Amino acid sequence: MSQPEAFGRYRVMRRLGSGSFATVWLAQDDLLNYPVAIKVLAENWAHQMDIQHRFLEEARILRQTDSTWLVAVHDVDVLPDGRPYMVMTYADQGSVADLIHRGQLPLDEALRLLTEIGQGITVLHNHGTIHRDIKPSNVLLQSSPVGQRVLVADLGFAKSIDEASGFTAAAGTPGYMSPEQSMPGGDLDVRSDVYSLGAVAYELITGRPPSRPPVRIAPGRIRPGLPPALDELILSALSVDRESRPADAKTFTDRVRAIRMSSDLPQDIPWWQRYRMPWPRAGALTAVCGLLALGLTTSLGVPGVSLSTVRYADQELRVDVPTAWAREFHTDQEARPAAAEAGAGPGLLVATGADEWHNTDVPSYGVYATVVPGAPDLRNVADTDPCPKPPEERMVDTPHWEGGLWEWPDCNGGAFTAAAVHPPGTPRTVYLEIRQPDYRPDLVDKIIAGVRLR
Ligand SMILES: Nc1ncnc2c1ncn2[C@@H]1O[C@H](COP(=O)(O)OP(=O)(O)OP(=O)(O)O)[C@@H](O)[C@H]1O
Repeated sequence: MSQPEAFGRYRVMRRLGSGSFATVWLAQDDLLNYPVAIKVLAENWAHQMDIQHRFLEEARILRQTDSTWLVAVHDVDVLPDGRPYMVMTYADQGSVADLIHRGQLPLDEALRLLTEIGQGITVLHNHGTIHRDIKPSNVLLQSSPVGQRVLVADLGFAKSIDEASGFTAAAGTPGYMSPEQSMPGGDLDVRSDVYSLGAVAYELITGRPPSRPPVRIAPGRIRPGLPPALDELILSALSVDRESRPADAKTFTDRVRAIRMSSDLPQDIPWWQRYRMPWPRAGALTAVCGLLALGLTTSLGVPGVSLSTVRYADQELRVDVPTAWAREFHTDQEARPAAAEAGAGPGLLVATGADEWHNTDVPSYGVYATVVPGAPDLRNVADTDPCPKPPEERMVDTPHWEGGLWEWPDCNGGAFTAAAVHPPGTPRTVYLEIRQPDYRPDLVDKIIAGVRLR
């Protein structure tokens, strides 16, 4: 296909690739000065109503879900010759398939990617949609201020959960699709996507997709030294009997996250040796040197993000903070009213802007931590509505920390987390607030794992 000059106001730069139904182009939005990816339905399909309907349905689902973990659709239109096109976020770092082909991924990175893919599929399941074609080439990567972000793409086979429980034509990609998907008329539910998540997990960890079902070779036999819980989780997701799989993407993802946070995860090549992070921004390191000179502790590298350890002697508290956020700090920052009422003293704030901390309408990224007596429930410590929309709740249950956290993945253009965690059996709680430019639950988990109370 020859390269067109433009689609509407979008100037075409080059072809990104073609799939069975469409071609995707990199284009420039000259008005907003931003690159976009434009997917155009192929000419031979453009006049088939069912294919056109599916194409628009994909665009609608992506528009309605509007999630950090899914490719976003900004617009749709029709070319003069009748071919519809959708304008999407440009994923500038290729796909997870490309990444796997480059060589074995460090385990921590494989699990980080898996968690983010699981988050994307969870958003779809919550929306009432089954993806039906999860595979590494349909998971794209985009650079973000905190590293690399996963964008689940290609919902060309997606189906609403209600429709999928009736008659469904066979669809998916062999090697990744569940046994029930290969049976025409098979009655599907979200557990088909759980099977595909298991297949993607298998490939992320071993470098190769699983055999056809039933899968009998555990990933640990190909890559020795994996935590047994990871082998069990992946094999259970790949069960032929869907009753034996995790119930949905969220259950699967929560288990991956718990395994990633457990202290016995073998450490292999740190991923920061393979990928350069776009930070630190100018000024951040100077600020950290300032902190060190004031008696706070050393900085260290942690896979994925450069973290600095900051100690608050008054509260015998140590927190790891992304170095790029360590521009300003306070050791006397007032807790929010709910935490203060629960007995929190002044806390430690390390952030890009201390004055803006309590106003989530104004960007400021960093970590706030303070100690609260006893082991109060999160409800008694955190404010219920620092951000619009209700929070997503998740439990923390690791050898070092127990408790819960509330997350607002989309809080006025950033993400906000409030957590109340305490060491098992210890009546002292750490109340934390984390504000990020992009929602990265793996970073939240790292920060919590790095907290120490003396
Ligand atoms: N938003 C995007 N940003 C960057 N590249 C993209 C984007 N969307 C798709 N691509 C790339 O364009 C190519 C075609 O994508 P498309 O989704 O049409 O098909 P596919 O997934 O390769 O194949 P099929 O639809 O047959 O499974 C792929 O190489 C894909 O990685």
